[in-house]
Amino acid sequence: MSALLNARGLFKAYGKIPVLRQVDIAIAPEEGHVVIGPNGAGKTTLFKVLTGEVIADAGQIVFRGDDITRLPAHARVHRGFGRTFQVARVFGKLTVRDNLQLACEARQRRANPLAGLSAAQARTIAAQLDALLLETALERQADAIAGALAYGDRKRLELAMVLALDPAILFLDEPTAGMSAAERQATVQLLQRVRRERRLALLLTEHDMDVVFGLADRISVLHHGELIASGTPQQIRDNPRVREVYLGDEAAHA
Ligand SMILES: Nc1ncnc2c1ncn2[C@@H]1O[C@H](COP(=O)(O)OP(=O)(O)OP(=O)(O)O)[C@@H](O)[C@H]1O
Repeated sequence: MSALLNARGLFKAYGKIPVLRQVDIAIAPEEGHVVIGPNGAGKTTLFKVLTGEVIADAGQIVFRGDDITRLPAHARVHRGFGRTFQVARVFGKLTVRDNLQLACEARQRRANPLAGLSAAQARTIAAQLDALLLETALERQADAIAGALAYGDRKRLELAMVLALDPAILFLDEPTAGMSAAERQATVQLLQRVRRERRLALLLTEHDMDVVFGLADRISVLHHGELIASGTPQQIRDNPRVREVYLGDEAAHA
């Protein structure tokens, strides 16, 4: 199957210090792909380069057959990118419902951002909003102020807002950071269900090995900005170099 997203030879330096060195990564449609590596390996930088927050110094990124290497982040969102952050980005003073209303309106206004909404579009938004509340189990919190939500609920709201834009690929930067074991497990289940039902590709960074092995069809390993391995979870578990620099004995028992 041809790749949904195919990046080749990505290079990025901050000043004179290279942070990504000739990184290749390919994501198939509907694939769950996890990038792992020690702190400072370049995972977040790789995310930023792929999503367009930072433009690579060299290399090429192709999405659905189009070269998007130099497109800014918002243009990549228009083409089907969705992204969540380590610290959830929601409008803290608005209710859950109003946050989702804004996200659903943004999708409806994509073709013409300045046009008013028709009655038919308003009905579509209301239906989408209810479906998103259900999908992310936020119905009971619909009228709560987003800034007062519990941590896991806030992360689910951020996910719902990204899903409102109907992405083809979701980028999740440490989606379970700061969560309890129970919240992590619930997040993995939610992401698996959303991915299956929406036929989404996922690309995530993660430190928790239960989450990594719970969501990955393939894993890529970064070390000092270099991709040292990419393969199935079993191939990564069995890779001596990966065990040496990152997994240690942990994965053997995962
Ligand atoms: N804007 C920046 N300017 C200069 N150096 C940076 C910048 N962003 C990141 N770095 C450096 O680049 C290297 C890679 O950082 P990055 O955040 O991509 O790593 P990471 O693998 O995501 O780490 P972590 O697991 O701790 O989040 C680090 O040495 C970091 O200090």
